[in-house]
Amino acid sequence: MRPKAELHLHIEGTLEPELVVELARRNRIDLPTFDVEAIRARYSFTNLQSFLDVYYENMAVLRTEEDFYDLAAAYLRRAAEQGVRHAEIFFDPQAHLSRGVPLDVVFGGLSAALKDSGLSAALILCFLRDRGPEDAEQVLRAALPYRERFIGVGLDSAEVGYPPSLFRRVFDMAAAEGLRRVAHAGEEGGPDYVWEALDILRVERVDHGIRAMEDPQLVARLRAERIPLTVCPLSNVRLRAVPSLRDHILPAMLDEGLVVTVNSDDPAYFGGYVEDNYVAVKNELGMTESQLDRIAQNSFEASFAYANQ
Ligand SMILES: Nc1ncnc2[nH]cnc12
Ligand SMILES: [Zn+2]
Repeated sequence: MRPKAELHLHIEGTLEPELVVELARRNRIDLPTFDVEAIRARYSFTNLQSFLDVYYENMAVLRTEEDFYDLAAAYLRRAAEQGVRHAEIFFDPQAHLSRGVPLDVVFGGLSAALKDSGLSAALILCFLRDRGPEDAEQVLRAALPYRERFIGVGLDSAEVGYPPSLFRRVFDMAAAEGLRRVAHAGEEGGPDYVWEALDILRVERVDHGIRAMEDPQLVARLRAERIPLTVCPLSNVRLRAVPSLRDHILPAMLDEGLVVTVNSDDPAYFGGYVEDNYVAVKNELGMTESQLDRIAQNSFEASFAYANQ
């Protein structure tokens, strides 16, 4: 199995149904069902929002530092089995703060799991774009006392209707703190969202970015500046951003000379961890070993914090 870095992974998206049930029991939280297969049976999505509804609902079981620790430790174990040598991990603090879970609990559990794993890994704090820019600024200010525990900021959640330009000020604040910058763009939103992420948020990587391929000038810019794109093939199929894996534009992105990487996004929901994504694009898209080697090499080059140990 090829060594690789994973650069687009939401830790809350690694919450497997088995862990949902375990944490609900531990925290005495009532669930509509405690049947793991019944929970998994709900994971059939029609678009990004239909997934986000379930994703936020399941997070109700994450309450204590131990819960966040167990979540991240389970991901890091599986990632190591999938050939991951370095992971840059998104987390969504607003989704926890709004349920009354303090930042200290979230950072405490996640950072301890990363440290204890012995793997090369770092955290990226994501703003939920559908909560708006003021909320994002408030959470960044609240997170600054933990500045040493995260390497950058990102932008995720419902894309269409929440363009990157809304978040100019908070990304400027992040840049002034020396934080790295990424944003989801061009997943459901069009190429204009990717332009704004580059020009206004000054992002250093684009998460997804598949719709950038609709705009040749944008493709030329991404190629010229070697801006990496963190593509998530199984996610795109499950959220119906593409009709099927056989229709995925990944090989064309690579042929265009873009710095593409392959990642899992929310593996507990989309039917595969990162190596499963590599295997799926090999089987369904006929990608060659040398193309996959290129993608794996890109993943290390595109990382912010990989320390070749
Ligand atoms: N694929 C995705 N797009 C936007 N927000 C997300 N949050 C978790 N996964 C996401
Ligand atoms: Zn994502």
